Amino acid sequence: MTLQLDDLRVRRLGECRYDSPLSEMLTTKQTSPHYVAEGDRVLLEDTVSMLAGHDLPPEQVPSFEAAGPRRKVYFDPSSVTAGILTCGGLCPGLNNVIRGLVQELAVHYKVKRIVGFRNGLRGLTAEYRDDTVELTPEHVRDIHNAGGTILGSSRGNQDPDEMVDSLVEHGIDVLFVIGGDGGMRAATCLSKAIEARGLDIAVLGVPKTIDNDLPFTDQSFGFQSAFASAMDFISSVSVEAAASPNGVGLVKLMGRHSGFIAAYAALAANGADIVLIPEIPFALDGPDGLLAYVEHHVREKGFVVIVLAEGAGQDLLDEPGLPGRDGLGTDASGNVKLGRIDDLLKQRITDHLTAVGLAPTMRYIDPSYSIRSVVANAYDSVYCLRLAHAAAHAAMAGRTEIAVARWRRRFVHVPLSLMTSRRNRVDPDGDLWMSVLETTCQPAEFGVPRERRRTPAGFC
Ligand SMILES: Nc1ncnc2c1ncn2[C@@H]1O[C@H](COP(=O)(O)OP(=O)(O)OP(=O)(O)O)[C@@H](O)[C@H]1O
Ligand SMILES: O=P(O)(O)OC[C@H]1O[C@](O)(CO)[C@@H](O)[C@@H]1O
Ligand SMILES: [Mg+2]
Repeated sequence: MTLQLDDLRVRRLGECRYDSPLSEMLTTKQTSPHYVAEGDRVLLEDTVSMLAGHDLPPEQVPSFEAAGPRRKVYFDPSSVTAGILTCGGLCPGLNNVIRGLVQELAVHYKVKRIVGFRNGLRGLTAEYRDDTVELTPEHVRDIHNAGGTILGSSRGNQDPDEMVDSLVEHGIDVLFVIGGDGGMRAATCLSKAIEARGLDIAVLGVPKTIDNDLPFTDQSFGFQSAFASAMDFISSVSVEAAASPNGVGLVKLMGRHSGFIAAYAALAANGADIVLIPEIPFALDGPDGLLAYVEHHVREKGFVVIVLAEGAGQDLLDEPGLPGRDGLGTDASGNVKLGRIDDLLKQRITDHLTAVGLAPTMRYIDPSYSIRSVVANAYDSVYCLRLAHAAAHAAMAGRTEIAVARWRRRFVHVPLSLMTSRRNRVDPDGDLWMSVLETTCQPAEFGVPRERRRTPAGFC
């Protein structure tokens, strides 16, 4: 799919007629290497060859609307009621985003009221809509010192019209949905239902996921804190494996469809011998298969350290006699439940090494929930705060059906339709995976039959 400038256009509720409380700060601002002025745009692509490929004048090249404060805003700030909710799996930095939103909206825009809906979209159902939290700067002052989310989160589908009724009942003018791909789809659904009823409510997404699988965002917030935490578990397992006879260290990390956490944590720990991710199929058996490589490694080095993303090798579970991934069903939000590739690997590696006289000492850790419940690190704290600022500005300027994101280090507005149009995945031909191969020295593939080979990745 080739993107055109029109695909990147942002929906607005209407003309901005009110002076922004930040307008004075903006009077002399111009685009610079560190600032994108109102009206200027941020390029989608960043290589000479990609730009040349368009053969278009600069103003027609695909580009995003820059985020940031506007001199004029759409809503009269003093009459605005804002709503905030967090949905999906936990992620470091959720509280930081909530805090940033509340502070920006209350202190600078002096909005009338900020309502927190509890437990994700469930908080917008008729049953739970009155169980809200009044969010004030005092209330959120210290929340960034804790992981999780003070608002709670949930999975599960809700009726869009029922949710719009809740927004109307609370007099919400702008709603911030802090969520992953599902949350962004839900926000889209809500926007459409709001538009169908002719209501003047802005819906803004703040993309969140430790899987880093949302597109058009350099890295999602909390991802860095999560993989930094995962790094410690890889280091622990490496120490254990190295000190054990025929040690096999195995760390299973989250990553349903995208192996970013596994790849980054392995690079950060710089001690993994094998990284297995959903994007790259692998074979267990045969001279080029994973088991032969593990055996070779244990013979040569005495131990082996494997970092495994939970979504890796799911097709191996379809083999006869194994549990199979089909039939495991979905979670409440419709996400397919994964098969236990970690169990299969533990069993097959143990059987194989035992059969060749290298009975292993298995050191296995699954730190999944530990790494996503940590407090945001310093980098993510800043990132969350700046995303929150961008989201507050966008909402007050009447932007709707968009997410705020950092793209090539600039903050931009991304239409929700794009945010949900594809999944961000590790590109097997990209430089991240090349770094993983350079660091681990593992082969590019573990003997994968032709019919299971990966398909080449493409950019948007
Ligand atoms: N297509 C959709 N339409 C409407 N709502 C959706 C859709 N997909 C997901 N949702 C809702 O969005 C909420 C969050 O979705 P989900 O549980 O998949 O987490 P997520 O936002 O993808 O976060 P993460 O991937 O980080 O766990 C859920 O309440 C879910 O029902
Ligand atoms: O157990 P839960 O809360 O459903 O979350 C698990 C999933 O959430 C994520 O962290 C984000 O979608 C996935 O990596 C993981 O599969
Ligand atoms: Mg998701």
